[in-house]
Parts: sequence; structure tokens; C-alpha cells
Amino acid sequence: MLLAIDCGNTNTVFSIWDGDSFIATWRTSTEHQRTADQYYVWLSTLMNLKGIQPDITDVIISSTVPRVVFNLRVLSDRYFGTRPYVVGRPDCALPVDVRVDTGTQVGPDRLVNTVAGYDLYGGDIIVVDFGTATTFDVVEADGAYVGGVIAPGVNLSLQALHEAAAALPHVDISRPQAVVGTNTVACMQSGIFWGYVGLVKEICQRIKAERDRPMKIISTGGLAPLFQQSDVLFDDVQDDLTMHGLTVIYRHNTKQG
Ligand SMILES: Nc1ncnc2c1ncn2[C@@H]1O[C@H](COP(=O)(O)OP(=O)(O)O)[C@@H](O)[C@H]1O
Ligand SMILES: CC(C)(COP(=O)(O)O)[C@@H](O)C(=O)NCCC(=O)O
Ligand SMILES: [K+]
Repeated sequence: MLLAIDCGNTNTVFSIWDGDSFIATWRTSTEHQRTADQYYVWLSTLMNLKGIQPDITDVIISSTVPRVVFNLRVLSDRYFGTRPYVVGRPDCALPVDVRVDTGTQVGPDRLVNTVAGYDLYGGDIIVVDFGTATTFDVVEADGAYVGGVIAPGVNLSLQALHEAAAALPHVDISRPQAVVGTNTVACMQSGIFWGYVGLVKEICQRIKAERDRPMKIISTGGLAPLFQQSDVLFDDVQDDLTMHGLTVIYRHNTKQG
């Protein structure tokens, strides 16, 4: 069985793939101090609770936080006796080309998302991921990753308002009833929610105009369904896009032997 690990700046997701489907998914906050032994205690407890045998034979990791990779590698070596595939490292091949400026280290999550998007929808797509940052990634007709856009994440923007302004509270994102808020929380939610709807529309429209062709827009991340409710912003919303991409990259590497 494959253990796929998607480590973002906020959360780390562990999923177990039995070759056909994901049989379990668990999420923990990303903390670079967490040791391999701590990961294993947590993971084995959850596997036990679900009645899953700990017969992990392969591990694949995508991490936007370089410092956590060391401990995840140790987890893989020590407890599963396998050397993990780490997306972005030379010994983990990608099934698509990456056409960006020389020396650019594209976030592995962005590469994985575009691999998944191409596998499920074909080329000429934009993948929008609502993570710590909100990223837009462009896939060429032949599947190549050709760049994108990085905007501040939704929760990051709300947090920034709260941290910078003494009278602004911490608020959670939600779709406000009206654009004109009549209290502080409603005003903040409106600014972020409708601001993001505008941001998504404008960026996607400009990408399409710049590339001068129709493109499908696929979205992922916990907040994608919330934004899709406001308007049809995306052609499709895929919850587990990054995890799907990890299985595609894993298969690509094992096929190559
Ligand atoms: N369904 C949801 N509702 C509200 N906030 C969410 C939801 N899903 C994720 N988030 C928040 O969105 C942010 C990004 O989450 P996540 O996709 O896990 O980020 P990353 O991949 O960068 O670690 C976090 O602040 C998280 O708390
Ligand atoms: C843009 C990101 C911060 C998004 O990370 P996430 O929101 O998934 O935690 C990450 O992909 C990253 O660190 N990228 C490196 C720079 C780049 O992709 O060009
Ligand atoms: K992410």
C-alpha cells in the first residue's frame, strides 16, 4: 500500500492508497519540529482504529515546507523500510514538462495539482488551490506546467486584518448575506469574500486572454465549494486533487522501474 503525504504550510494530509482508492485520510497541522517517532505513534494509532494493517510498502511526499521532509524521510525509512519519492527531487520523475525560468523552484504542491488536473481533464486548464496561499497554475495543451499566479490565502488575509488593526477581531470566512455590512464582522467577511470572488474572476479571465484560448478552471482546497456557491467560478471542484496527483506521479515512477 502507498502512503501519500501532502504537506502544506498549514496542514499535512496523510492518505493510504490501496491501488484502487484511498482507504483512509488523516490531517494534522504542519509542524517542522515533529519527529518521525511522533508521526508514527499518531499514524499507527489511527490505522489501528480503522483496522488498517500497517503494510505500507511505498511512500510519496509533496512538501511546501522543506524542513519537514527530513523527519518524513526518517518515518518512511525507519517504520516502513522504504525510501520515499519526494516530488521536486531529481530522483522523482514528473510525467509532464515544467517550463518556467531557469532556477525557479516551483512549489511541489503546484506541480502535483497540475499533474492531477491534466490526468483528469486534459490540457489547457487553470488549477486554483485555496491553501495557505491561493495559487493559480496553468497547464499547456500537452500537460506541461507553464507558470501561474500566487495570491495571499483567504485565511491569511483575514488573519492579517486582525493582526494589523487593533479593533478588528479574528473572524472565520463565510458568505455574507449582503455586500454592505452593518457590523465589523460582516464588513470584514464581505471584503474578503467578494474581494476573492473578484480576484478569482479577474485572474482567470486575464490568463485566458493572455493565452488566447478556452481553458477549463478546476478548483481544489477546503474553501473551493464556498466560492463556487457565489457564482459559477469553476468548471469543476475536486476535493482530493493533490492526493490524486501523488498517485499519478507514483505510478509514473514505478512504471519506469
Ligand atoms: N472547509 C474549510 N472551511 C474553512 N477553512 C478551511 C476549510 N478547509 C481549509 N480551511 C483553511 O484554509 C487554510 C488552508 O488550508 P489547507 O488547504 O490545509 O492549506 P495548506 O495546504 O497550505 O496547508 C487553512 O487556514 C485552513 O484552516
Ligand atoms: C505558493 C505556495 C506557498 C503555496 O503553498 P500552500 O498554500 O499549499 O501551503 C507553495 O507552493 C510554495 O512555497 N511555492 C514556492 C514558490 C513557487 O511555487 O514559485
Ligand atoms: K496545498
